[in-house]
Amino acid sequence: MKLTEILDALHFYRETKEIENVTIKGLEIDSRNVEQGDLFICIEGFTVDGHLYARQAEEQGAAAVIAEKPVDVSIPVILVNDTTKAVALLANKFYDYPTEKLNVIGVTGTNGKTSVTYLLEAIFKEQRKKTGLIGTIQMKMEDDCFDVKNTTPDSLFLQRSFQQMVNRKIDTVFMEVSSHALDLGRVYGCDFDIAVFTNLSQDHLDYHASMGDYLHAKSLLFSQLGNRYDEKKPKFAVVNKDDPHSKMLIKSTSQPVITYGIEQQADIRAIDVKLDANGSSFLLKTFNEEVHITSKLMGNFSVYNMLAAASAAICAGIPLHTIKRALESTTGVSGRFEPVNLGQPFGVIVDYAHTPDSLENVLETIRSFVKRKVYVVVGCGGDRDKSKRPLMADAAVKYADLAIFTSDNPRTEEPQAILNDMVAGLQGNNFQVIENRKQAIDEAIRLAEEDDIVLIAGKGHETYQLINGEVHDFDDRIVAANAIKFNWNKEN
Ligand SMILES: CC(=O)N[C@H]1[C@@H](OP(=O)(O)OP(=O)(O)OC[C@H]2O[C@@H](n3ccc(=O)[nH]c3=O)[C@H](O)[C@@H]2O)O[C@H](CO)[C@@H](O)[C@@H]1O[C@H](C)C(=O)N[C@@H](C)C(=O)N[C@H](CCC(=O)O)C(=O)O
Ligand SMILES: Nc1ncnc2c1ncn2[C@@H]1O[C@H](COP(=O)(O)OP(=O)(O)OP(=O)(O)O)[C@@H](O)[C@H]1O
Repeated sequence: MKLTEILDALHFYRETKEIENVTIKGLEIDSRNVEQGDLFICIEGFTVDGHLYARQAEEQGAAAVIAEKPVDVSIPVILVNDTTKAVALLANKFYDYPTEKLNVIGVTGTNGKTSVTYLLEAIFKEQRKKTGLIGTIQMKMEDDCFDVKNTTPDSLFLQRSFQQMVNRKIDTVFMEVSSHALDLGRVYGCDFDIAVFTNLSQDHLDYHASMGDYLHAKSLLFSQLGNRYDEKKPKFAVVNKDDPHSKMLIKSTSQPVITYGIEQQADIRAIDVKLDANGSSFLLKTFNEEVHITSKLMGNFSVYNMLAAASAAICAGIPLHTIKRALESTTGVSGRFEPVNLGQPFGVIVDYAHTPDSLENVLETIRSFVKRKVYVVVGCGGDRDKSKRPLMADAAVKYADLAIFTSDNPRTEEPQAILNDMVAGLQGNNFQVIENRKQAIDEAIRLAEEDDIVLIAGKGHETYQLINGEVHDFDDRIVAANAIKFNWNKEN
C-alpha cells in the first residue's frame, strides 16, 4: 500500500521528507519484529519509550516511522500528536476496516467478562454461526486457539486478528473489553455492534485514579458505540439494571439500550431464581416470550452472566429456544468454578475470583449449599491494586471456616509484604498464612473432611505463577489433584 494512501486515515500529520513514492508492506509497533518495508510506529509505553527504537527499526528495513517527536533516522518520519491513536486508525485502514464486516459483541465490567463471552460463543455455535472470541484465556477463531498477552490486545494485533477472522468467514466475534484497553485506546475504531455491561466493583485502582475514572473508562465502550452509523447494522447497549453504575452507561450512549436484571424491572429478567448444589434454574422473560432455564452453572452471579449473554443474543436475533438449548448444555469455563474431582469425599473448586466482589459471590454461593466446612486458599497479585488486599481477606474470613492466605502472582513484590497488606487489621482468628501456594493448597486439602468444600481462588485457568519476574509452572488444578491423590491414597 502507498504510504500516502494509508496516511489518509490520519487526516492530520507532518512529514519530514518526500513520501510520495514510499510503499508500505506492513505495520509494526515493536522494533524487534520489523521487516523490510514496514511502517514502524513509536509508542511511548509504561516501561520504555518506543521512540528509542526507531533507529533499530530502520536498521531492520523500516520504510518510514510514525512518531510524536523527532527521531534520529534517515527514512521519512511522519509526526503526529498521538501515536497510540494513530496506530489504531492506520491498522483499521490497513486491514480494510474488518470490524465493519464482522458482528462484534464487546463485553465489559469488573467480573463476568470471560464467562459471558463463552456463554455467547455457546449460544451462537448452537445457532451454527462461525464464531471468534478474544479474551483473558485465549483468542479463538472457530475451534483454533491462540495465546494472547492481554485480555484486550493492542489495536494493531486486534485489527490484524479481525482481518484473519474476516478471511475465515467468521460471522460474530465476542470480545472482552478491559478498562485498560478502553483507556489506552486499544479498541479505538472498532465497530462494535453490541456493547454489554456486567457489573462494576473495586479493582484496578493501581491504574485508575478512582472508581469514577474506572467507570468513565468502561463508559467509553458505550459512548463510542455506533460512531460509524450504518442503518443496516443497528447497535445495542445491553446493561445490568441491578447495578447502579448502569445509569451512567445508559446516559453515555446514543444507541438503543436493553436492560437485564433479577431485582429491578428490566427488559429481560430472570424470575423465580432457584440455586442449589447442582446449578441454577429460572424463568427467562423477554419482551414477548418466556422460557424456563435449568443450568449446571452455580450461583446468582451465573444467572446474571446468562442474562447478559441471552440479552445480547436476543439483540442479535437468536431465537429463544436456541438460547435455552445452549445455556442448558453449557458446563462452564476453564478455571471458573471448576471442580477437581477424583472421587474424594469433599469438594474442591478452582475459581478465578480475584476481586473482593467476585470472591464474596463465589464464597456466598458455596455457603448456600455446603454441608460442613468451607476452606479457602487465596492471595493477591503483586504490582496491582493494593487497596483491594484487605478487602479480599475480609471477604475470605467472612464466609470461610478457615482462610489460608498465600501467594498469587507476586510479580516483583515481596510475597510476605502482600500477605501483610492482606491481614493487617484483620478481625477474627479463622485464618492462617502459608506463603508457598503449593503448601497452602496441600494444607487445605489435608484438613478437608467429608462434605467440606475447599475453594482455591484467584488463578483459575492460569498455568503459571509469576514470581520475581520469572514464570514458574503452576496450575491450581494439577496441584490440587496431586494433593488429593496423596491424602486419599494415604487414608485408603
Ligand atoms: C500497563 C499496560 O497496559 N502495559 C501494556 C503496554 O506495555 P508497556 O506500555 O509497558 O510497553 P513498553 O514495554 O513500554 O513498550 C513501549 C513500546 O516500545 C516498543 N518496543 C519495546 C522494546 C523494544 O525493544 N522495541 C520496541 O519497539 C513496544 O513494542 C511498545 O510499542 O503495551 C503492551 C503491548 O501492547 C501490553 O502487553 C502491556 O500490557 C501489560 C502486559 C499489562 O499487564 N497490562 C495490564 C495492566 C492490562 O492491560 N490488563 C488488562 C486486563 C485487566 C483485567 O481485566 O484483569 C488487559 O486488557 O490485558
Ligand atoms: N457476574 C459476575 N459477578 C460477580 N462475580 C462473577 C461474575 N461472573 C463471574 N464471577 C466471578 O469472577 C471470576 C472471574 O470471572 P470471569 O473470568 O468471567 O470475569 P472477568 O471479568 O473476565 O475477569 P478478568 O477480566 O479478570 O479476566 C469468576 O471465577 C467468578 O468467581
